[in-house]
Amino acid sequence: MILNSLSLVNYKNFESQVFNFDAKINCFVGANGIGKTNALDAIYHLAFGKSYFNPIALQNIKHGTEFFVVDGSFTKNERTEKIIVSLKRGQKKIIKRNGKAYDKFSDHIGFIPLVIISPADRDLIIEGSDTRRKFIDSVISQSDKNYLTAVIAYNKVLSQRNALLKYFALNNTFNADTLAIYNEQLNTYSKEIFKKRDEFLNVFIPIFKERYEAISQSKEAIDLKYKSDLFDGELINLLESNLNKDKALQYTSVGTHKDDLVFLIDDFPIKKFGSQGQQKSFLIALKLAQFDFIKQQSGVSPILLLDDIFDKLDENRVAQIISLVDDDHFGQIFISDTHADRTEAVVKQIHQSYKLFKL
Ligand SMILES: Nc1ncnc2c1ncn2[C@@H]1O[C@H](COP(=O)(O)OP(=O)(O)OP(=O)(O)O)[C@@H](O)[C@H]1O
Repeated sequence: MILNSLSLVNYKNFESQVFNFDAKINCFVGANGIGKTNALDAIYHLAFGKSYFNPIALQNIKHGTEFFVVDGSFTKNERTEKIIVSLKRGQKKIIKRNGKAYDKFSDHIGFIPLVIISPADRDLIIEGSDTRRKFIDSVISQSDKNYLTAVIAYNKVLSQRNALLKYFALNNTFNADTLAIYNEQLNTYSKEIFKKRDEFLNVFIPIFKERYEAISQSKEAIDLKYKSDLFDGELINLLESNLNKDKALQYTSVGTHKDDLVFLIDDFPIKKFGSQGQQKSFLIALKLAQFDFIKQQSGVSPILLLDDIFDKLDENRVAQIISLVDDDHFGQIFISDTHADRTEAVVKQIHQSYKLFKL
C-alpha cells in the first residue's frame, strides 16, 4: 500500500498543496503550527473518511473558505487507486474511489490500511471507555466488514431503545412488547460483537506484550484485559434483570456499548501508576501491535503515520522503529517533526530512500 501523491485544497491551514511521495520514508518538518500534523491528518482522512484529531468535519475546512478537497493517488496490489474526500459547507461529505462515490462510508474502511501513532493517543489512557472501544473497533473493522456492520446496527438499535425508555418516562407508560423487539436485536448483534472482540484480543494481547517488551526492555509486567458485561451472560438476560434500573435511568445500562479495555502495569491501572515513559511505551506498543495485527489479517502492510514521534521516543528508538522498513516489515512511513536535522540524521542511518518536505 503506497501513497504516491497527495493534493490538498482548503484543508485546515493548507490553501493549495501537492506532495509527491517516496515509496518508503517521508518526513514533514517545520516550525510549530506550520501544518505537519495536518498533512498527516489529510492522509488519515483518505483512509478513514474523517480526521483523527478533529471529529467536527466542518472545522477541517480552511477558515473563510467554502469547501475542502483531499485527493490521494495510491498503488495497491499494483493497481492505481484514486481516493478523494471532499466536503462543502451545507452539504454531505463525499468519498470517491476512482471517481465513484461510496453510498456507505463504512464500505471504504479497511481499503487503505493505516495506523497512526501520535501524542493524541494518550487519550486512550486518560479518557473514558468510549475511546478504547473506538480503538478496538477501528482495528477489527479494518479487516472485518461484518464486524463494523454489526457495531453500526447495534448502535442504531441502542439509540432506538434509549429513545423508547425516554418516551416511557415522559409519558408515564410502558410497553414490554416493543422493548422486547429491541432487546432481541441487541442480543443478536452483541453476541457477534462480543465474540469478535474476545477473539481479537486473544490474538492481539500476546502481540502487544511482545512489542512492549521490545520497546521498554524493562521488567514490569503489563497487561490488557477485556471487560464486558457479556462475561456475565447473554445480553437478553442482562437487559431483563436491569429493566427497572434502565427505566429509572432512561437509557440502556448494560451491553457491549459499555465494554472496556483495562490497561495494567504490575496489576495496577497504568493511568494512575504508570510513569510518563511507561505510558508512552505502552501506547506505542499498542499501535505497533495494531500494525502487526492488521498486516497479519489483511496481508498488506498498513501505511504508518508517526506524528511527533520524538515526543515519545529517543533517537535510538525512533531509528529502531524506522529501520523496520529495511526488512520490509513496514510499507510506507510518514513522519512529522520540528527538527529537520534530527529527523534527517535518524532517517539517513537507514539505507532507504526518503523525502523531506520542509513546510
Ligand atoms: N480549519 C482550519 N483553517 C485554518 N487553519 C487551521 C484550521 N484548522 C487548524 N488550523 C491551523 O493549523 C495549525 C496547526 O497545524 P498542525 O497541528 O499541523 O501543526 P504542526 O506543524 O503539527 O505543529 P506542532 O509542531 O506544534 O505539532 C494551527 O495554526 C491551526 O490554527
